[in-house]
Amino acid sequence: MQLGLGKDTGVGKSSIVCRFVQDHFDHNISPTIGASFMTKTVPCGNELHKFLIWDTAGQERFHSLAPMYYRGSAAAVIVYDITKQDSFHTLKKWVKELKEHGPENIVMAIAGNKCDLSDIREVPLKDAKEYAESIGAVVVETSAKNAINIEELFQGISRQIPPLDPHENGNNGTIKLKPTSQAGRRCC
Ligand SMILES: Nc1nc2c(ncn2[C@@H]2O[C@H](COP(=O)(O)OP(=O)(O)OP(=O)(O)O)[C@@H](O)[C@H]2O)c(=O)[nH]1
Repeated sequence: MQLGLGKDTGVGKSSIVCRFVQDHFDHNISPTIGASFMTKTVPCGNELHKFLIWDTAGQERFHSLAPMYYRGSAAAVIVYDITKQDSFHTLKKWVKELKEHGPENIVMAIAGNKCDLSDIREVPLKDAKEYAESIGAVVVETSAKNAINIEELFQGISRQIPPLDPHENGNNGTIKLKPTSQAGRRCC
């Protein structure tokens, strides 16, 4: 399934992808320019799910590029930093944009990242849960640094996306691979 990761600078989007795909954390990671793309295939029950992930740049100057990535996506992970209230406000703006301009049935997942820094938290988990519930989104607090809830975030998304009709010739780039190597098309 194709995913878009958005959307405030420095909240840890690239670090979440890096932890998920490579199980690695880089303290000196550079800000994303434009967007970067990574894939990961994970077992899910008796199937393999392939994630096609666009990690979009959070800097305001790249804002106008975002629709190119979320338009074809089955799901969007919108990330905020639990230590920065402003990032939670920005997240709400992105949810609004996705609702107005994103694919009709896009699955939205909210990640409150940097939960290893909960002693300087500005955003209570309760607020994030209430907001997520109000928009029908999955929410989880993550730490890319300490590898907390990263797998759970992507598994949660995977569970929300309905299987594609194997006869459907979708164009969203997502493939659900069977272990038998029969490929069925799926989402995105
Ligand atoms: N403590 C802590 N720091 C983190 C965590 N995730 C990312 N960081 C740090 O936060 C900074 C920004 O991380 P990035 O992954 O580049 O953030 P981004 O949202 O992709 O930023 P842009 O590319 O500018 O949009 C880096 O210094 C990371 O090392 C985390 O879970 N905990």
